[in-house]
Amino acid sequence: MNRLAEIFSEQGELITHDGTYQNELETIKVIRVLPVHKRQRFNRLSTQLLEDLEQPQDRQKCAERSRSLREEGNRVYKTKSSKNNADQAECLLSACRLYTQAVLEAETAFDELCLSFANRGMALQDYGYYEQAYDDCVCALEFGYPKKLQHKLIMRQAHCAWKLGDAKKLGEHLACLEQLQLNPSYCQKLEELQQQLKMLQGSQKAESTQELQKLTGDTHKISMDSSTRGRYMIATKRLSEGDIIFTEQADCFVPIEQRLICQKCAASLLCAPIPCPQCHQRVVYCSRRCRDLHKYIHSYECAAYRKDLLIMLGVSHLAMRLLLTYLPDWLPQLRSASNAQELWHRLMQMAATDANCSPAPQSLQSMGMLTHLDKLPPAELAYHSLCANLLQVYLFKCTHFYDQLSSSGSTASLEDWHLIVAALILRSAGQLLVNAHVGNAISLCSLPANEFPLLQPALWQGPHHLRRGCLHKFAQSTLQTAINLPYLSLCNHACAPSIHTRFDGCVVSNFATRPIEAGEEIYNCYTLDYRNSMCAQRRQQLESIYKFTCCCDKCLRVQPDQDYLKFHRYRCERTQCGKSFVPNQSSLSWWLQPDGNGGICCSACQTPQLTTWYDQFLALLEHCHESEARRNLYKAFDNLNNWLLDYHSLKLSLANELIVACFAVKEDGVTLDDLDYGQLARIIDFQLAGTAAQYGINSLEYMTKLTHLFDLIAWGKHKCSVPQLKTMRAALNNLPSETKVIFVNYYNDFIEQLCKFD
Ligand SMILES: C[S@@+](CC[C@H](N)C(=O)[O-])C[C@H]1O[C@@H](n2cnc3c(N)ncnc32)[C@H](O)[C@@H]1O
Repeated sequence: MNRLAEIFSEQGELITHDGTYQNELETIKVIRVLPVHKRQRFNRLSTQLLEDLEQPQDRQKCAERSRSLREEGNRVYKTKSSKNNADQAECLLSACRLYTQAVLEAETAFDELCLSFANRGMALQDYGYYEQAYDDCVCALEFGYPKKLQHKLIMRQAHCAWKLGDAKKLGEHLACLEQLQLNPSYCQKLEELQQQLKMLQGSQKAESTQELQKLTGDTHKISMDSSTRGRYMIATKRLSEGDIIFTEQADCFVPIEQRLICQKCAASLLCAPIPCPQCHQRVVYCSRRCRDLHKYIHSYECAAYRKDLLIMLGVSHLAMRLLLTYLPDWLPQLRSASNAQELWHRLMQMAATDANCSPAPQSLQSMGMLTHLDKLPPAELAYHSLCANLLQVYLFKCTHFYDQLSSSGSTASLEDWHLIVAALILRSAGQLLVNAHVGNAISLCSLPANEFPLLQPALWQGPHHLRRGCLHKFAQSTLQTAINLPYLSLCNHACAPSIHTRFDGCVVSNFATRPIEAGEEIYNCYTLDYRNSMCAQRRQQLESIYKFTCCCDKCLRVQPDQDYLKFHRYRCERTQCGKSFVPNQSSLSWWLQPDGNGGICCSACQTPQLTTWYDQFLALLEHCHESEARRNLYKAFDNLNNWLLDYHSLKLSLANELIVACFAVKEDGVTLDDLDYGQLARIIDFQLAGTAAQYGINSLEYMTKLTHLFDLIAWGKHKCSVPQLKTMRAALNNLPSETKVIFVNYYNDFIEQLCKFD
């Protein structure tokens, strides 16, 4: 990162902006029309940086690391025959995990890569992940699996095809095997599968055609205001709380902080990640299908991943992805433009037509998104321009992206295209600064970045079926994607939003958070909402990033912070006072500050608060493994009620620490008794009610807190009534599909039958 900052600083000194902003093309021109000596220096700096960032692969080392992991996997795999069913599942998953590491480490050592895929396919098949096992066989063949052993893989593919009920594929693989000389045991397997094929063919049903979800219904329309509010969304009929308003599937997203999620569909729970072997384990896919669908985009990003360039460039990475995705579609319409000016003019015309055609393709919706680049401070504008320029140089020097521009029949010169490519990246970056969204998902707590949740042997008893008591491991929601959703971006901001957005990978559904009348505006919230932030804090963010002053109902109230401060009320420790108070704003979260108790004072009598109750609580937490300390801890938790009012954020945070600590000591082998479980259930209930007040019961935050209660129920240590149970089951429908499967399986495996007899 320092290297990038150095280069940008030196490049920044070479260019002089006159301070006026016209558009992205003119801004980029300033860089590209420097006097010759400056221009040469400027370009050398970009080229040098791209060369310096190259990280060569040591194929031999990759092969050694991969082989050793695969051999370890083989050792583990072989022990399965001596195990009972449960241990066998654990052993298979351990092997899958090791083979996965071997697949990742192999990189371009293809001899090793194909063997690791083949072995992982075998373990995945035994475990019951047939789709992934099938894909692994194809990958092994693709990367050069030895010809004389290929019949093994074809047999495995046939087996998986049978398990997946795919008669067509099964038939093809069997036809291929019938041509080969097989040993008796393989001949027998072949006969068995031939029988299965006959049965499968007999029972084939007509394939159901999947209905595509409607992007927009008749719930709303887009209106336009000539003021700074611009376009906005209004309801066209009365909507009830929970009604779906619209769904949108993003064409473009990028993983945040280079998370290893599927680059095509944003699936985050992978059991058989398929990496790109070229870019140092930076990019993975959940399936071959996703890998193939993303091949075109990745062909232009691969070298940048290999150099670790993209992680340095923040929003410009997503901006480049928009360019890579959309520019090829626009080329036919740009053919007649003979210079940069004409190209830009044509592109801006296309962006403007979007407003009149509904619904426009996502490419044009994206082109038409609002930007505030004209209002950016000069240093920020210069930074984004340099990022755009660097990516343009990268695309030209390190990829074949420009081939399609020259072969498109365009009469514009190469220099014109340099300008346009950089200007489009700058434009998208500017748009994304005010329009990009961040997608979240439930994730496994404290898992290293290169590990995969579905491959943790201690957690699973079968594919997508957790072991009893393991759901709380998913008590975490994480930001996963920076995602472009141009339709959702048409919603203006209010601090109490009327929509709730649910991310399911790159499919995003928006629901009414409360009843919305016909004709009422539908609002999103760009910041933390009014319950989770101070008005001044939001205002500052909205003014600096989004360039407007919020005048929503919540901000215009006499006491705009009343809902947030509800989570920060104390009772004064001085007996003579005993009043409830909210401390000074700067010390609202004093316990998170590095100097610890920087001191809060009662705002009524100015008495400094000793907060010994807090220190006592933390001291007891340290001894949570001792039964006596836990009893005192529950009392100390109740004692907090004297000083922390309502759903105080500190009390909610301490509730969480207590719950997490008790679950951790149980995992370490400490026996909790009925009193422990009773107290824990009570504290979890408090936490759930507080989380519902802060974030709502449809939030992922709420779902993650529910995991602890589900585990108590699954252990038979807590019972709840049938209506409560029904509510919890219904809440699972709010989950993204990949976690919903896991939570619903858990509910069916461990909870439903326990509570039937209530
Ligand atoms: C994500 S866009 C929303 C759609 C935008 N109105 C448009 O025409 O494309 C965000 C921008 O809309 C404007 N905006 C959003 N909410 C607003 C509000 N409550 N009051 C005034 N302007 C708002 C601001 O210019 C903000 O930067």
